[in-house]
Amino acid sequence: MTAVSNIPTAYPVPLHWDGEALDIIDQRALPQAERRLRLNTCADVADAIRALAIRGAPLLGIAAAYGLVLAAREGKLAQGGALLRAARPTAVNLPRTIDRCVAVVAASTDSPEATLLAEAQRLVNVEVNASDGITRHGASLLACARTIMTVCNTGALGTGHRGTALGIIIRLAETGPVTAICCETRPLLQGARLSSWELSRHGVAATVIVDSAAAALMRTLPIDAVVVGCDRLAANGDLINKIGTYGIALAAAAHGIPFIAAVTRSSIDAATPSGDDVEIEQRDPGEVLDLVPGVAALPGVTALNPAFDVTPARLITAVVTEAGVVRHASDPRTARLSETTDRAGL
Ligand SMILES: CSC[C@@H](O)[C@@H](O)C(=O)COP(=O)(O)O
Repeated sequence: MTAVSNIPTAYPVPLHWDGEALDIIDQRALPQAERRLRLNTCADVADAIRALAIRGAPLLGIAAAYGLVLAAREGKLAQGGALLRAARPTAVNLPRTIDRCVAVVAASTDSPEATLLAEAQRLVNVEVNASDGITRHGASLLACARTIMTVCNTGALGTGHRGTALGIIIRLAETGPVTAICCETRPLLQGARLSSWELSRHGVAATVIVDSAAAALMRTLPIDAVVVGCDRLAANGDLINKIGTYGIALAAAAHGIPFIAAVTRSSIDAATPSGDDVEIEQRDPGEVLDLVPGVAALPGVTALNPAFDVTPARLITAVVTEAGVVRHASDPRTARLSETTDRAGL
């Protein structure tokens, strides 16, 4: 990105407009390789989004804005918008950015390409400020927490700046030792691959667990809080996030562990009444079956591969946005947020 502020270089820059094309880190190759791709067309951007080379709700919005710059250059703005919109259905950032870009072009007297480039840059700055605000408010809310569970990847790779949930953990680690329990996040392992990579760049202790160990470890480890990101927050407060989040929220409630949602305002969707009204992306069954050689070839065996789930608002202790923290008034777990423990990591 062009205008990332003076944060430490340990934060990766997942995409950047090089003046002609979109230069990205191919997130599929991490952590083994820091491979970069140059996306020259809007179709390239849509493909990269579909394939999860670019991912994370705020970054999807930014990528879509640059994708539209390329579409405008190709003279195919409407087709480009449709292509990007269809790339992934669940994060509200994608359609929101496309709708806004179309409206901004309609209202501008400049060329569509120049207008969209300025709009993409504005969106980068919005997300930079969102990351700054969320991590500041979140680190203050969780000042007493030392062992924190998280899901998927919600760091710089998903936002372009400090991040949301992972950014809070990294910021908290600036004040004392912190251990991040990273759910591996099947089937594409964003937690095991990407969050552990980001945390190690910052020197923050990361413990990767299989997703199915989350509840069991809440019984046995001193987990102070769970912090997750968001692809869409519905009007009733339901949280739509990476598959597995709902189960972890249920387990956290059963164990009295605070469950915090870190949500950029760009992912809040007041026009959608509840989580039940959100389209959940269903991905290729091969992403599940191909992990075990031979399974896909067995007769009669298939897979379900929903990429996201809905966590009802009642399971969420607090929502952190760049504007501040909203606590669930009747959630007794809010008291635990101000408990000081003497536990330093595991
Ligand atoms: C700050 S990123 C927030 C969410 O987009 C994140 O929690 C998530 O679920 C990402 O899913 P992904 O499928 O990797 O795009």
